[in-house]
Amino acid sequence: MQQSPEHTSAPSPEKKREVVISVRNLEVGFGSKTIMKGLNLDIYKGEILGFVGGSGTGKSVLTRTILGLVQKRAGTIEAFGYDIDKIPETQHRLLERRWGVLFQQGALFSSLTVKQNVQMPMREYLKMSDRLLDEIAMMKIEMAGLNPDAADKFPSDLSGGMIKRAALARALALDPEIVFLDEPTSGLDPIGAADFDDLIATLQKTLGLTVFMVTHDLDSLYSVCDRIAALGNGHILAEGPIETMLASDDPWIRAYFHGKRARAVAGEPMRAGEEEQGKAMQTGTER
Ligand SMILES: Nc1ncnc2c1ncn2[C@@H]1O[C@H](COP(=O)(O)OP(=O)(O)OP(=O)(O)O)[C@@H](O)[C@H]1O
Repeated sequence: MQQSPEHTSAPSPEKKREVVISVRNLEVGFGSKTIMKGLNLDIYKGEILGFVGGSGTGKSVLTRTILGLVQKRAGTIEAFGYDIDKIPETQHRLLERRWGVLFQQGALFSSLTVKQNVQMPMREYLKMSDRLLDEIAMMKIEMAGLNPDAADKFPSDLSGGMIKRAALARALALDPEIVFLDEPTSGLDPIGAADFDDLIATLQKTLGLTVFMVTHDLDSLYSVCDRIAALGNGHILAEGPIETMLASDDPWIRAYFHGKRARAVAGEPMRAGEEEQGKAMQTGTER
């Protein structure tokens, strides 16, 4: 199924904004399974874009495809104006320095301390003295809201919230322009999740960061996201500010934003049968 014209990610002329990542007609699949087809998405400079979709629809796969970790079957991906398929490996390495990633569960190296984890990308991409590596790592650890004494702890000694912050410190290691966060508040209690949202919003404002955040957390979507894009049936069902989501007629989006666990908002209540219809659409597309 192709996207309708209003979901083609083309910014209207009156609000032309700098695009950091541009995805066009993307097709990704594994074996006989197609995960996405004809997917278009732009991520604008300085925004926090929340990315939602039912379990297994392909949110992580899209993130990993943008990062070059999953091969696409068709389509183009531009990062910072460069078609990632048309640049040499050396330039791709330079692009990789311009983004940071927080994977689901943090993906920290268990045998390394927090400080050593944060230093990993710096050691890989930059040449600097151990003293400078230490200073910068401590700065990132602090920026991520951790106490300095967390630096010498191992991941197994950290709480879930601390692991997320340590992973964020590592994502910030190379002073990225954009960070990809895969479910950053999952597993955190509501207070920890709200604190993490505040941290993301502060970093966006103070560093001018662009944030792409895969999330199931409605509170994050309401409180920190400038725009939201919803994935379903292999393409973007709708994108825009929260008001666009609340006004959408798409069954999955209605089930998500107006369903039982949705916030009490001034939106239309669910119509009979819609919740079941939305649930039925939760899984990814199989072609
Ligand atoms: N390497 C792979 N090989 C085969 N199938 C894969 C691979 N990676 C992901 N998939 C499949 O792609 C689909 C999308 O997975 P993905 O992890 O992107 O979903 P998601 O939307 O992030 O889900 P969740 O919200 O549960 O994390 C799933 O059916 C998954 O099994």
